[in-house]
Amino acid sequence: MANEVPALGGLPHVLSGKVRDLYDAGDDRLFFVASDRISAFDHVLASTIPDKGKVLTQISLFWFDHLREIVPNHLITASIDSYPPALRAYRDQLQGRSMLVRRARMVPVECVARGYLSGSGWKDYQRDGAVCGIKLPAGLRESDRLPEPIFTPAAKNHTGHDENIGFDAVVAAVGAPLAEHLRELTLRIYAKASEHAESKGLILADTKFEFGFVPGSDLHGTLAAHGQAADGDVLVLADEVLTPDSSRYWLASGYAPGGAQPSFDKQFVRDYLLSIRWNQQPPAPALPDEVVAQTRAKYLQAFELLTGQPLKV
Ligand SMILES: CCOC(=O)Cn1cc(-c2ncnc(N)c2C#N)cn1
Repeated sequence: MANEVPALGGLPHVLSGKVRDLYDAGDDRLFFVASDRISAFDHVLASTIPDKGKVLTQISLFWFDHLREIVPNHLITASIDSYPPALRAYRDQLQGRSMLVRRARMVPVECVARGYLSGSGWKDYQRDGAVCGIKLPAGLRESDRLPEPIFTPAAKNHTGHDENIGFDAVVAAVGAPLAEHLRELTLRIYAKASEHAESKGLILADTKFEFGFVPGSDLHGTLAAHGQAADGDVLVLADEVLTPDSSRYWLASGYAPGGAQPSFDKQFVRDYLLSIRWNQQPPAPALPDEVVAQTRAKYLQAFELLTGQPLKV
């Protein structure tokens, strides 16, 4: 079937997620554009949130830099002047919400770290007293902080919810050495990120990372120490990183375990959708201007809290 999403500046469209569009930039490079689309209850809504794509892109760029001593990443550049010339004609459309990245051989596992019991982790705990085969103490409440952060991988499911899997399934998929490296690296990144978030008054309850391998020579030789594969490829952090779309952020001042916590960024949207008793079937409804404005303000606030800077819009 012909690709419905047009090419961008001659770059063929590769795929689209709920929020981001991915293009082939040639020479083993990919190009991400983050839209202002917002999803809730697994549906992309009819309304967009102005500047949301810029916030998410800039948060990923902030974390790529903040984590650079721990893990290399797939970023080439987010500067339009360094993009392929044909893209520069789209400066206004791309400014602040796009990035050129290295094409990686992606690891087929969603690497999730959880410091708190929420979402599918809470559901699995209620059923099994464990998450991804990791036994947890009895009597934990929803949103309780875990005794220590845990690695709770998921199988990539491009249509619906990712399925939580055990560590043995990761070993089966990628082998024990890489599985252990992914677990250690995921938890190390989570520890550094959650410490930073807490210093800014935010709880990073959980987050999902995606990793991939790029040729070692592509990374200016600066990273031989990190996850070097036998064939010289280097493991890099890819996809979006520690954004409100890939993570659960809660306001520490309002934290109250024993139930679901308000989502830092999407609570206004969720409350509105619950208030109109939407049956969560398409077409997803539009949002009132006030909810759009409040949600935009939350994204700008998230960026400012995490980075200490106001977003340049
Ligand atoms: C558009 C929304 O979906 C995704 O981004 C998921 N995805 C990532 C890749 C990928 N593939 C090769 N190299 C990379 N550097 C990446 C990255 N990031 C493919 N799908």
